[in-house]
Amino acid sequence: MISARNLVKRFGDFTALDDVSIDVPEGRVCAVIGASGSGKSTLLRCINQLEPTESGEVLVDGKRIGWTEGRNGPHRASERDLRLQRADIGMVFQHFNLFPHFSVMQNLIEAPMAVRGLSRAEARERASNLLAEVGLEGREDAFPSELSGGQQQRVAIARALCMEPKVMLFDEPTSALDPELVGEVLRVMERLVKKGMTMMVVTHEMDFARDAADRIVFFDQGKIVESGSPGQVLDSPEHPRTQAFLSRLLRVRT
Ligand SMILES: Nc1ncnc2c1ncn2[C@@H]1O[C@H](COP(=O)(O)OP(=O)(O)OP(=O)(O)O)[C@@H](O)[C@H]1O
Repeated sequence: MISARNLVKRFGDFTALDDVSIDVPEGRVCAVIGASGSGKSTLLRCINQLEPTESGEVLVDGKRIGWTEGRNGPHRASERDLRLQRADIGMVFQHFNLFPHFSVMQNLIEAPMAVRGLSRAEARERASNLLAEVGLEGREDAFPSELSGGQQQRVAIARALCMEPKVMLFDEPTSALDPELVGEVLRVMERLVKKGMTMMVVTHEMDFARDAADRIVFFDQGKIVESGSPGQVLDSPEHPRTQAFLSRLLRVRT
């Protein structure tokens, strides 16, 4: 469902993604782990083309993101086409990125109305159902500043789902949260996993990665250096950089 092939991303002379290829089949969950600065966020931002890549391609549900098929072959997608393509790719950021001057309901309904063409009534109904699913019924009129971090992140997840995306990308969704609020967001994500959502999750939550992911990839200096089942990568890492990263994590925890 998500297929990134040979992605190369440079910031000036610095190579942030160095020929990265990754596939996430429909209904599967891929956890992306790695040290700070290794390129995990850049990968997600290149998948939905928030960042242009130097080379490589991304297909979501078989469609090449950032490109449109024309009569004379593929050409760069217009902003409008790109917005439509991105609507299939839900994104949840570390810092929630809600619109601060919009209520919870407005945060959810604006994009489905503008991009998917839903009527206000349709969008509100969809939003109400999703807010109930993330445990926030009754908070439609609240503003983001009136909510806890965990509640804001649950709104952000509901907002992404309101577009009925085909896949979801999560960029360290719990790392800006107080520890006691992490669980409520992970539980919402676990429910999505159970429903069969195709997901790519950048995370430092190893318990979540172990339980929810089908595959874990370990990133180091813009490359995937190890990839396998959670058991393989977390319990018997083969690459020395993965071993060092995991033993550092273990030392921090104990
Ligand atoms: N817009 C940018 N301009 C220049 N360099 C950038 C930019 N965005 C990211 N980088 C660099 O690319 C590298 C990868 O960054 P990225 O944010 O993808 O890492 P990460 O693995 O997600 O790290 P973290 O876990 O800290 O979020 C870093 O060295 C970062 O400084």
